[in-house]
Amino acid sequence: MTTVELPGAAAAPHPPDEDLVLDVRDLRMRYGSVDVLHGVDFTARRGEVLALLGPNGAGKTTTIEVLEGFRMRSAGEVRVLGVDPGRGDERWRARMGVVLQSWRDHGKWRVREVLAHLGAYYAPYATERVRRPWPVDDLLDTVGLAAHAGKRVNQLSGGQRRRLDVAVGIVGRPELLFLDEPTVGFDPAARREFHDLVHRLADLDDTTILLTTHDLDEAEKLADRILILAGGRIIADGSPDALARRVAGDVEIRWTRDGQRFVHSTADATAFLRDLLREHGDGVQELEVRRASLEDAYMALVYEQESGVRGGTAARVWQQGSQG
Ligand SMILES: Nc1ncnc2c1ncn2[C@@H]1O[C@H](COP(=O)(O)OP(=O)(O)OP(=O)(O)O)[C@@H](O)[C@H]1O
Repeated sequence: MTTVELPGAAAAPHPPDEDLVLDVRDLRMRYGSVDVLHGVDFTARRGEVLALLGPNGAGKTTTIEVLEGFRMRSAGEVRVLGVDPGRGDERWRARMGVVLQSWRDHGKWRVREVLAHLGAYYAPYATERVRRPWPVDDLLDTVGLAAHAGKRVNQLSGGQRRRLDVAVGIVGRPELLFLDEPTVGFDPAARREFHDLVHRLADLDDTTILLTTHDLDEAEKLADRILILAGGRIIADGSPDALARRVAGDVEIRWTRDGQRFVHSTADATAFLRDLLREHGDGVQELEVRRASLEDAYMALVYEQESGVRGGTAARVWQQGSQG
């Protein structure tokens, strides 16, 4: 059967895209007479982890506050879980979780009480697909606070306090989670546990996560996509790998053979290594493969934006950096 388009027939409206969790177009923000955001564009889909990076004062917190509905934008189209955040109701808000840089309430409450109390708020918003809230004992285990459940909040260490912040952010089993510098004050073990938790939320619960961090190593470990905000716009949007490739396409390979050192640059490391190992096998020692890191890419792209110099400067900055 062939489909015939009738002249004048109205096109069927597109069904809302359930997987499009964040849709930000030409977002602008002005404080007094100062423009902070000049037209920010990006999207995020269900289950994606995005890291929003940028220099101090670039507007990361402002962007997140607009998306959370805590701050009204000056202009632009924004949809968060299909809703304009300026008009979001309680049901919409219950589908989001927020971990702010810091909050100081509830100092005299006990950890378990805080989570039970805040969790109860989400119970009316449970759906068939999402059971709300997260049972307190499970949640305490998940964030590593089971041993501190009976402590008052003001008796927690800085890192334990941050774990509680994270627990408060996810107690409602959010579909979308905002994390503003989530791991400040974490020790290395707590940081790793937190990274596991983020992966678990994204992979098993399909939670979409937007986080800000100044820790590029963390961004690289956690994010499917990196957004770099500088000069009031998103100047880069892609996987950590893709961004690194953007500033330096070639990979540097080093090895030794019979005590002699070799260095080779290539765009196709896999093919080169296959040939090298086929030819010299066990003779190849001390093999190292180095690509520009996310940090190299970040420094180069932000430098390019701030200096206004374009066209390959980013790659040169990386090459200079990598010679050290
Ligand atoms: N309420 C406000 N009134 C006026 N200016 C503001 C206000 N909030 C933020 N700003 C300014 O807007 C700019 C962006 O601030 P924002 O906090 O969004 O940046 P950020 O990228 O989160 O920075 P950081 O990495 O330092 O946390 C800064 O220049 C800041 O001084």
